[in-house]
Amino acid sequence: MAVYKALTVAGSDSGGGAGIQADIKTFQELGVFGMSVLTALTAQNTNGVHGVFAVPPEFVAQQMEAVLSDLGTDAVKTGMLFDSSIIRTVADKLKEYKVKNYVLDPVMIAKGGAPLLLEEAVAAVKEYLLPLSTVVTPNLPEAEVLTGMKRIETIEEMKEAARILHEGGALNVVIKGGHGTGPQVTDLLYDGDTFIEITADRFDTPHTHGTGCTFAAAIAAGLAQGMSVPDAVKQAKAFITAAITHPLGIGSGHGPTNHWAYNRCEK
Ligand SMILES: Nc1ncnc2c1ncn2[C@@H]1O[C@H](COP(=O)(O)OP(=O)(O)O)[C@@H](O)[C@H]1O
Ligand SMILES: Cc1ncc(COP(=O)(O)O)c(N)n1
Repeated sequence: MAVYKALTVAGSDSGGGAGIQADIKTFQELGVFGMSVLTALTAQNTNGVHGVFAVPPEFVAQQMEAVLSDLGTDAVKTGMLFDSSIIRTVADKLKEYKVKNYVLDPVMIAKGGAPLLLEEAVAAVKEYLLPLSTVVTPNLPEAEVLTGMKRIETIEEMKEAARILHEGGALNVVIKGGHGTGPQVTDLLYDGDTFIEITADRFDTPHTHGTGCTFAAAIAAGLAQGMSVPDAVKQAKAFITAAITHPLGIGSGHGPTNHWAYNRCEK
């Protein structure tokens, strides 16, 4: 039996709904062996981020070295990277180990409003990570920050943002539509040539903590198993739609999604 592996480089969410914990659960559900490099610890629950403890870049490098020099990986997903020194460290290791199948989730702000990426680090994401990425997965506010566009709401504006990020070096761009309005949520995939709209009904729920992390981890899991980018993105959309539409209802705030729904709940 072939064993496919995926590595997440991200922050820990003590509440278990986002970050490293969401990624590992997603890898496991999609049949991929999950590994993790921690960039920061957060004291976090469904009400928000109560504290952040960044890991020194030297120790981020040591973790990446340990995993990549021994186990290797079929895909890497990055999430919360916090500051520019961690970003440079991660970029150096991705290059050193010639990582293929790199999914960049440019996590900036938690749903409760806490910054998970310092402002000084935005330029480093564009300079060091975007050109290495197989797929970049910004939500609408992140796409605005990365492109400098004032407003991204319509499909035409999403297409323009995707073009800019593709020119910035990403091989494929997925602009996620979760922060939009309307009865449907459309994610737009662009490979530099063709646009594919992937749409689902918008589910009315406050329990969307960790949706972006889960979606990007699911893309990485698909790529690790040798899927094409469009197939991996479509599978990821089905995975996150199932996770959102079968909420667990735990915690008193913005609760986590249901990572076992895709495999174990009625569609
Ligand atoms: N209310 C919702 N109903 C259905 N799908 C959603 C909903 N909110 C987000 N999604 C999906 O979840 C994924 C993450 O989207 P988004 O919320 O935009 O990202 P982020 O978590 O990074 O802010 C996307 O695939 C998006 O289409
Ligand atoms: C450690 C960590 N990483 C990422 C997120 C973003 O979560 P979301 O996927 O809801 O944007 C988070 N809240 N905490």
